[in-house]
Amino acid sequence: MRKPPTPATQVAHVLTEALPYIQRFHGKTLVIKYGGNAMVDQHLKKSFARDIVLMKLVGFNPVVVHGGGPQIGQLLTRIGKESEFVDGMRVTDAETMDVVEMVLGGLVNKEIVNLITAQGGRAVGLTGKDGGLIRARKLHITRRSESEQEPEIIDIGHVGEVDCIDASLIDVLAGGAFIPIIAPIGVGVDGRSYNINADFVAGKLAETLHAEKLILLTNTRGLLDREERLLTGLDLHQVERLIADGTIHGGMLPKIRCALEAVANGVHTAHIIDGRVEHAVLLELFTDSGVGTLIHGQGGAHWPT
Ligand SMILES: Nc1ncnc2c1ncn2[C@@H]1O[C@H](COP(=O)(O)OP(=O)(O)O)[C@@H](O)[C@H]1O
Ligand SMILES: CC(=O)N[C@@H](CCC(=O)OP(=O)(O)O)C(=O)O
Repeated sequence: MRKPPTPATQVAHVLTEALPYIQRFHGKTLVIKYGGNAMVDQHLKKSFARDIVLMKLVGFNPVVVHGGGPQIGQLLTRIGKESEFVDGMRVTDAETMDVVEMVLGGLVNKEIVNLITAQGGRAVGLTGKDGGLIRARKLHITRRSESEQEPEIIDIGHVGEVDCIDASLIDVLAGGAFIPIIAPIGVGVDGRSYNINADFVAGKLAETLHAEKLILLTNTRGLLDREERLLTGLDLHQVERLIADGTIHGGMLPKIRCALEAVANGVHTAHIIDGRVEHAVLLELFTDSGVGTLIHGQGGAHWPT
């Protein structure tokens, strides 16, 4: 007769249940965007760091891109400056750009490196300036009102979009035992620093690295409708309607946009998940249903320009 399972046998069951997922993602690149709003408390930060270290140890190739919007906002408040956003992008004058570099390239980046190192991982912190990783160009936001013929161009300062990515440094690091931790700051051909929304950097990096998954960790359960129900598996046209009627707004705009672009350009799936849930990344990777909002390839659909 079979003996009842001991706690040790139960642990062994959990481990073997993870086996198919470990096989599926072994050697695959997974780009994880760690949003500033998901960096809630020390306990959750530690659980995130443990997930990343575990992924690396079982043979996945995690690459972390982090945000830090709320942390930038806090420092700006301390120096008496208000944060202003247009379409989810921070209006960035020269002084704000200095703060962005200090907070993202310094405080937040090194905190994540430290957290992962404390869990036994070998994290290396970079900004897009290191190794010529992210070439940026100035982002122009256009608005077309019904009465005007020509679209209005809104200047939001030192805000960039990704022009191109040279991932050779990432390949060198990830090919070794290192975990790259990337702050979303790019450099223009003019040598100037550009503040880039971290979702866009994560999306473009996932495309360049031919990542299996792009996982965006944020502070909601995923993409929600007006009744706060979780939406998943939407196509481009459904998303466009949700933007037009204002259901998708603010910080969710760059997230959904980069997820759609990434899957249209070869990333297998993109996921918007709740970083406030302990071990959210592992739950996404090691369960069939996953968590949060899934966005998958739609036969080459492109975001309208
Ligand atoms: N339809 C939507 N579903 C979920 N969140 C939304 C939606 N529209 C706007 N949001 C906002 O987007 C925010 C997430 O974006 P953001 O604040 O930039 O987070 P992060 O720091 O993780 O990038 C949510 O907290 C929510 O306020
Ligand atoms: C242009 C722009 O908006 N840049 C962002 C960069 C940080 C970021 O994206 O942080 P989250 O992922 O935490 O929102 C900002 O200045 O807030």
